[in-house]
Amino acid sequence: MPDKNAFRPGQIARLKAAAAQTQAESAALLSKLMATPLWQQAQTIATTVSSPLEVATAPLMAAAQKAGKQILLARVMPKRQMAFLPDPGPAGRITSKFGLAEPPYDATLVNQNPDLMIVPGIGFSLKDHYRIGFGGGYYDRFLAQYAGPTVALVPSVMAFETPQWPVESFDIPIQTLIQL
Ligand SMILES: Nc1nc2c(c(=O)[nH]1)N(C=O)[C@@H](CNc1ccc(C(=O)N[C@@H](CCC(=O)O)C(=O)O)cc1)CN2
Ligand SMILES: Nc1ncnc2c1ncn2[C@@H]1O[C@H](COP(=O)(O)OP(=O)(O)OP(=O)(O)O)[C@@H](O)[C@H]1O
Repeated sequence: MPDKNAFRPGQIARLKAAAAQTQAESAALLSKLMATPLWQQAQTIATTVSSPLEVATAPLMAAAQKAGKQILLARVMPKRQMAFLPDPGPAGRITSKFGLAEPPYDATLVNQNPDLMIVPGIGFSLKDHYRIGFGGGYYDRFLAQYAGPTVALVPSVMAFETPQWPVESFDIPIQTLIQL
């Protein structure tokens, strides 16, 4: 099996070293996203609650709310599945065993078909739009059965000309990469 695990530790160290810069770049990435028809035409937008190493998603959620759009947040489910549920707001989220803030599960509220899916990652290839994430395979599985538009916000530390990790048969390219 190709070894993405060989790439992750060094890249996570780079993300830590660049964390302040990634946070500083978040506003410009959000502005560029908001200028796209993808954003403007989406009524429901799926994202995650970001960690300090990732592009900040709180401003994105605030902008969506202000524009009358609904934010759906990922919740990790058994068998490496994800469910997307409406954001209950900071006070309504619960922290998973992985330390991620997530909406509580409610089968009646699940929406697996948002108008726009914002996909997190730790590295993106500008040439072919492949991504690598933290390694759970959650998005690879989810995107295999999601037909809607996908976008990733790519801070400079996550941008690579070509994949510096092995691309595998199940990896699904992201349709739109937003860069500075
Ligand atoms: N902010 C944010 N939320 C997100 C993601 C993300 O990349 N960023 N995800 C993107 O996919 C999903 C969660 N991804 C995860 C990826 C890896 C592990 C993980 O490796 N957990 C264990 C090991 C688990 C195991 O191997 O059994 C660990 O931390 O040790 C957990 C969650 C959904 N939410
Ligand atoms: N569609 C799929 N069906 C079954 N298993 C899959 C699928 N996609 C990925 N996997 C498995 O998931 C594991 C993790 O995949 P990978 O290393 O690409 O994660 P990642 O994309 O970095 O993580 P994430 O998507 O959670 O951010 C791999 O061992 C892979 O075999």
